[in-house]
Amino acid sequence: MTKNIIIGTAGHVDHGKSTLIKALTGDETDRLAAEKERGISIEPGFSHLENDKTNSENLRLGIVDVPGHEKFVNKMLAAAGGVDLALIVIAADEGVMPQTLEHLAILDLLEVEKAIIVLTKIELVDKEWTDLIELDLKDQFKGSFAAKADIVRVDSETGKGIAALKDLIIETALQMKKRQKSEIPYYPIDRVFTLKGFGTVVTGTLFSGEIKAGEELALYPMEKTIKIRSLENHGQEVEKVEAGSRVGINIGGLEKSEIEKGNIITTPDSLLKSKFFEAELKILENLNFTIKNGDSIHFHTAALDTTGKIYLYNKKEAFPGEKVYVKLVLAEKAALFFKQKYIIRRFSPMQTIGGGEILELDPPPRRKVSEHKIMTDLDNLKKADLKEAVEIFIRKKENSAAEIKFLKKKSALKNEKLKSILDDLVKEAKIIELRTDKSYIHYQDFEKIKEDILKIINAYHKKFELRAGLKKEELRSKIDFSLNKKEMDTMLEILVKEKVLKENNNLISEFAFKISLTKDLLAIKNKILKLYQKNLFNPPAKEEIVEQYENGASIFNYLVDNNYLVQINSELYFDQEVYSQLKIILNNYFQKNESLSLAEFRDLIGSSRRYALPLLKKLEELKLLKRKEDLRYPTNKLEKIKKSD
Ligand SMILES: Nc1nc2c(ncn2[C@@H]2O[C@H](COP(=O)(O)OP(=O)(O)OP(=O)(O)O)[C@@H](O)[C@H]2O)c(=O)[nH]1
Repeated sequence: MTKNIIIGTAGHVDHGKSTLIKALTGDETDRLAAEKERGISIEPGFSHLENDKTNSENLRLGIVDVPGHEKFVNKMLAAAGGVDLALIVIAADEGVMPQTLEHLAILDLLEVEKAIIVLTKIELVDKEWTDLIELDLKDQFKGSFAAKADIVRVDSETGKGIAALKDLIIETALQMKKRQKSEIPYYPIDRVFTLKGFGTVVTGTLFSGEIKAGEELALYPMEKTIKIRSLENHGQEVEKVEAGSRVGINIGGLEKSEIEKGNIITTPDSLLKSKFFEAELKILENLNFTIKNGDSIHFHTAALDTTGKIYLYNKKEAFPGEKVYVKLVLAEKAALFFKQKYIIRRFSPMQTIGGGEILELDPPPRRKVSEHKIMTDLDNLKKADLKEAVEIFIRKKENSAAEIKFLKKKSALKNEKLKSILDDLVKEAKIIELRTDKSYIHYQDFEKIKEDILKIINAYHKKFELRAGLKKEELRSKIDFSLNKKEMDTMLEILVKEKVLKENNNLISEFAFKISLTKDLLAIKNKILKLYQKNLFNPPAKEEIVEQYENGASIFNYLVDNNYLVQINSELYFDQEVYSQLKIILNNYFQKNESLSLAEFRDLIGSSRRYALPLLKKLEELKLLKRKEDLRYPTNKLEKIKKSD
């Protein structure tokens, strides 16, 4: 198993970052003519470190060498996002300078795992001076992630201390965490160019997951399908690359002009694209200005460098050293992931303001929500691990079930990982699966819907004392939560199982609900039933009954809901027992006859065409009879009835 670690330089201009990388690897990272001419780095340079130890331990160390000039902090930022181990370079003759501290603050905000402090140019000064510089830097680095970092003294021109530094880098890398490769690939592009004979080539650091040659992935935020033609890592063509590698990709299907720095390569349909998100913002302590609601900013994350505006919650102004929750509105759509680190810089003059973690991607409109609630929500997300976050995403859907497609994008998780989290949440009774592998609701919402359903049903029972219950569809349209038909079915199934509700004849009632007829109503009911029983296949019309008796409509519904009467069409009803007889009559008939005409049927049941035709239609609908031209024939279903009888 290979462990991939990205080493990144950091430090003030001219403090010896590129010279140090050359001394460590033999590679010249300042390759642009302008860089050579001016003696400064403009674009990040890339290399890798190898020796016997890395080969035997399967350690792959990629190197990103960043520019130190204050004008190019944006370029430093584009490369720093993927760094695991920072080499903070300080020239012994100058000591800590402004960009040393700005880079340190950025690495701190990006939560880079580890740092080694390298004091360069030691041959230019005497030892006592270097001791003083070291004391000063320890003082200035207090409270940062590099406060306890190892400090190494080197001179890259003479090679002094380089071998020891190389050993320390390898030892440190061996002890560091391996990146998760089980996540979806997240590959921010930091360079695009055309290579003669190859076509479009991009480079970047693979933040997570793995990429294989030949696979089809997507370019975000445009969501264009791309083909991974070939992959290159540490100067060699490879079949597969894992998280934490510097990777060159030869892309099929797109021109150089269709790709921009900061675009992301990932699995299709896996990320949310949005201009809006909510985040935690840690404001640097040593700023000489405050942040105001609506300030314009430069936004940096991974290799993306864009502009936007910042909105504060609950306040008009935020101060240096404060930690606040903010909403950011970008100038363009970006494809980000939950808990991704970002940095913002002042619009003008450019200066790092702070940064933190992205918490809510594409937040819902917040007009009706109190700012206090938003802050509590964001606080919960900040503290949440992935499982808790998925639970929060489901709970926050509030008015509808959370689809798995939505959860996948919201969490940027691979299918299998998300499914196992959802299964765990179901087992812990935190969420309920309403459609298998498709949609979920939070238990809190389940309770709310249950309450709502009971309220609607009880009101219905009160209003229609003689009705057995409500139709599912009617109930679904009345609840204050948007569920589709299948989701509502599952919801009702659970409530029936819990003995909260019961279902009878497709009608939903409260579990304990029973119709009790008064003596008068009972007498009317019996009278009506008798009429139907007496008239066999020539029953009275519904309208007639409804008009004739007091409470006729209610009692009629009662007789239908409770299966005393069987409905044939809107006007025609038969007594249940009479209707059951029909099947026996038909079975007997087909023992002696092959087919049945309308006239024969009419005579068979002693009725008229007016009743016989709708009845035949109903029997066809129930697939008890089938029709061929003008004749009806028995189906297997009717035969079965015969056998079971
Ligand atoms: N004597 C001595 N000179 C050094 C050492 N490291 C760098 N230099 C010199 O310092 C100058 C700047 O070095 P670079 O490596 O270009 O500095 P950098 O930090 O990469 O500069 P930027 O990337 O532009 O920020 C060069 O002239 C180097 O030759 C060192 O350890 N000893």
